[in-house]
Amino acid sequence: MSFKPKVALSNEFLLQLAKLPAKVHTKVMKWAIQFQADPKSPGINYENINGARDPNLKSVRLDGDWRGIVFKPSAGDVYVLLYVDHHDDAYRWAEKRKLTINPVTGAMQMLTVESVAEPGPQEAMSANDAAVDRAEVTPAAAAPALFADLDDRELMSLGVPQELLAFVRAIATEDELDAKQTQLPLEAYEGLFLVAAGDTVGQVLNARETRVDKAIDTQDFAAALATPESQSRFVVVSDDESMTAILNAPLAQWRVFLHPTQNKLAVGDRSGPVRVLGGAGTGKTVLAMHRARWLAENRTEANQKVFVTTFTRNLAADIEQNLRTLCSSETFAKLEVRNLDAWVNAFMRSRKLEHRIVYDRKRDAAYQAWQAALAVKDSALDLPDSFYEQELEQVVLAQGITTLDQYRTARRTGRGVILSRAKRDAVWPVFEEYRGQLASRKLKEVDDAFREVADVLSAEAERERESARPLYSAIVADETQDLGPQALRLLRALVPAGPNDLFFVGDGHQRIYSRNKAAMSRCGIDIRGRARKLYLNYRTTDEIRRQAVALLQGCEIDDLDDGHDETKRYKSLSHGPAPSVLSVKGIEDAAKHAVEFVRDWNLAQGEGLPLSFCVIAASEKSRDAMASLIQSAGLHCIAITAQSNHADARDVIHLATMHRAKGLEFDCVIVVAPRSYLDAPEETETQRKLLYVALTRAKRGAMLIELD
Ligand SMILES: Nc1ncnc2c1ncn2[C@@H]1O[C@H](COP(=O)(O)OP(=O)(O)OP(=O)(O)O)[C@@H](O)[C@H]1O
Repeated sequence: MSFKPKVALSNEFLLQLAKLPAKVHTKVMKWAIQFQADPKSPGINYENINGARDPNLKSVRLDGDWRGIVFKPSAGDVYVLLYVDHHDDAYRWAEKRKLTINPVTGAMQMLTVESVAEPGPQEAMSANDAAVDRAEVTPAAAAPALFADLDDRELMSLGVPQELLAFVRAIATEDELDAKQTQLPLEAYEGLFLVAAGDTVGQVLNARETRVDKAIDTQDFAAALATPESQSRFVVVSDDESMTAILNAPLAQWRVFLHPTQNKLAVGDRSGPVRVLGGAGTGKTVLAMHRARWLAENRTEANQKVFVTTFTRNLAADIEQNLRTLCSSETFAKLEVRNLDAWVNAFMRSRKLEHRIVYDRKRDAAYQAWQAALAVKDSALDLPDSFYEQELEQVVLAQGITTLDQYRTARRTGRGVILSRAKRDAVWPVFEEYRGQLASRKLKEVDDAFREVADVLSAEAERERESARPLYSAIVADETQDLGPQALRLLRALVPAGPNDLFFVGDGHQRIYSRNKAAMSRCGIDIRGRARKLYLNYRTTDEIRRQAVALLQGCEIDDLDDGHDETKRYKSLSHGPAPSVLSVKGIEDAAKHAVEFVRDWNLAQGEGLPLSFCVIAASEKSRDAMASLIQSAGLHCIAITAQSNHADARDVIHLATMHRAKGLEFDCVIVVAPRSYLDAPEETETQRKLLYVALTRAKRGAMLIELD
């Protein structure tokens, strides 16, 4: 019997491919497709590379002086396309590379030779020997090293390649670790910074759901390719169709190479609701999309769907668009992507519930209803109108309180003013009146709509128990931090409790609709044992990430449940200049600096791919003022509004409000905010979160302008 050889591509090969001139790109793609079909074809001449550290790396001629670098181990039928470049550059690249298998995790890892110590005694050790007296094999351990308490086997279990043990042992500070990040495999860097932040190796491995007790064959590259760590950088391609799809979108790495934690959470069964936290840019949306695809492909019957939801319409539209490219049409047909408000509106229409939903109490009929309600307030209490509005949102609507009795015993944590029973009795008529006024106008507050729809669904489920298959097999929710308690209760009511029922991703640092703070456990959602976190920011440089995180110092950040979240375990994979922070007197000055920033970045970019820019402002008014000033300086501007979709055009300056910029990304952003946004943290939590969201939209460069 003959088996087809295993052919894989590396993420670096695809990044290189994207840089090739168009004509060469097409030829290399054609060649790669043929290569995938038959890597043993006599037409492919594998040449040895003189001076290569790894004898398994070969060069192949692609076109003219373009060369491919292929990993072709002597044992096993494995071929990995690693790199493509001009002859000399490709050879130089290959001379410095080495592919090995981590003897503890079994992952295939690429090393750069500069980081690898000269072959020493430890390279000859077996994994089980690795824990022997370290002082004998790694003299560097004598230094006051950051990881002195870890033995070799522990370091390797975190992902450190055996060849880099001495390199890692020499690290004395977290800054040094960060400086060496690019020379370490992603899982090794992540594992090490988690330990430096205070986690034990056991905690890191548990959170990764990684077992390190299996015997590893360090020559079995076919088996090594199957680990989630290997799959974060190599993809096995088994047919022309998937090869063509990958080659056609070489920069859409998120579709193919998942972080090992994204990978583990995206596939496989979970016994109940899962909650995944992660700072901005850690790949939560990417994970949510891959999870939705897996659920649709594997756990969804023909007449069911996976409901993929989020808070805003624009984000739902972006997710839908991306899922269309990620999934086959058959799988896509099993997905329903919609923001929750739109879903509730459609549900109410389908059930002939004719109320309209109030989104803005300051307008039209809802305004009249609220004013009529305030007219019945007890003036003896001397409470301002703003108190009633906040009490309505944060207590009455959030908790779904519909009677005075419920209100008397309601939790009012964090509300500041203490209300005695007598005062609660005196306050309540305002809320009762408001609901009555809304009802007479056929209106409903959005939280009340969520609550009532949840009640309808629960009653239906009770009646139809066992007889009907639920409409949704599972729910996947993005931006969970912006879903309030009634929204979460509704999602809970939409699918029966059970395996794979609910999958939430979110980030408390990005809650910009503050009325929607919710604790999952108090909404019937039990995530115990299924709470996970993503730590690596794929979007933003570490310099911008640090600046954004610094803005939140002193703010209380929750974990979407009853606990706290933190930013100590959060790093970026790329680096660049630190963002500039300036303070200016007026919007004209702000626009002048913005124009200079754009020109400087464009100048530095030169002939490279044009950069995308976005000016992110606190309000529509300042967005439009910036637009007209920048436009008059000769740069073409386009506002991204609530109605308009985000276009990826690169020859214009985009402008958006902070709320609208949520979920988007650009090469560079210029954030313009009133100085008051940076007043005392305890008074500016929402504003600082808006700044955090805005700054973390940047991939490469950022400027923060404080406006007097
Ligand atoms: N495994 C991956 N490989 C490569 N790129 C990735 C990966 N995961 C995510 N990304 C990229 O990182 C960026 C951020 O991803 P994503 O939007 O999913 O993060 P997020 O955590 O939802 O961010 P935010 O909370 O800021 O909206 C995107 O450009 C995405 O394509």
